[in-house]
Amino acid sequence: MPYEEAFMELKDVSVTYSGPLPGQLHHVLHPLNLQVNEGEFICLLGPSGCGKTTLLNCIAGFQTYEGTITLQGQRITKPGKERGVVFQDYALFPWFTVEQNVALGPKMNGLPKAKRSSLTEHCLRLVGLESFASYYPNRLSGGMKQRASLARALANEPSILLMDEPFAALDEQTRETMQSELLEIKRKSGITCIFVTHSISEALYLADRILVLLPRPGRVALDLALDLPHIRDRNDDRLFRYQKLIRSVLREEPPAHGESKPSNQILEPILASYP
Ligand SMILES: Nc1ncnc2c1ncn2[C@@H]1O[C@H](COP(=O)(O)OP(=O)(O)OP(=O)(O)O)[C@@H](O)[C@H]1O
Repeated sequence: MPYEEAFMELKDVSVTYSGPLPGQLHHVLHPLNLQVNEGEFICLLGPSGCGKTTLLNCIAGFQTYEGTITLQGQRITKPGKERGVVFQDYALFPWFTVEQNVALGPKMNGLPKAKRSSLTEHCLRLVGLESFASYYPNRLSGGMKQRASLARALANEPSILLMDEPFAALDEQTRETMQSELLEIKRKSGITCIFVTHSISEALYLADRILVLLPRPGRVALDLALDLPHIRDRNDDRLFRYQKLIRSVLREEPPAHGESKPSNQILEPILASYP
């Protein structure tokens, strides 16, 4: 379908809840404007309560919001199969096997059986679970459950993957393995990803672009395009410099060089000022 706008565009998106007192409003998301390019890997990073999940849920269609969000020119008002969602707690159906969990979306979308089977097989192979297709979720490790959950999201052939702290419950080593595998899946499929995390190092390993959110009200304090190769060395010095910059934004310190707000244009001199 041809479309002229950005791949995804958020215009004046805000979320407000009523506070405990009459007339009191709680601005969870301050009006936010954002363009997402096709194939981009964006991490939403920030402290607890800054609105990361709320923003992701708006894009997923789970949350009502003010403003407009469009994906490939289509306005988002409810969940849709073109947006695959991966949750921290896997959300697998325990009474279905891995294969049945993955095949569920294609089945509900009315795909014929043969196409469904080949798609399910392809997605299981992509996440390395082809030998575990007949297992029930209770026989899988946390990492395997998250792989199954990822395969289930991919089986709907989405144009964007929305992930809410998918690896937060995993041990450090499994988490690093999953991060590398996710990048490999991303490389093979070219899919656009929006990934919520609390972890600066996770964001720096995965993202092409990091949006640092701050709370009260939830807002984007830094929109940082990373000038790093796709395959990253976790010990690369440049990661540490980005890390220092992000930490200073999270501490709400005034940025170096007297700039009121860091932007991509002025990041190079700012980064250079971090030893
Ligand atoms: N249904 C609701 N009613 C009122 N306030 C809500 C509701 N849902 C979320 N909030 C508030 O919105 C704010 C943002 O919550 P959100 O879960 O999006 O933050 P988060 O950055 O994802 O946090 P975490 O990292 O802890 O998951 C919080 O202050 C939360 O209390």
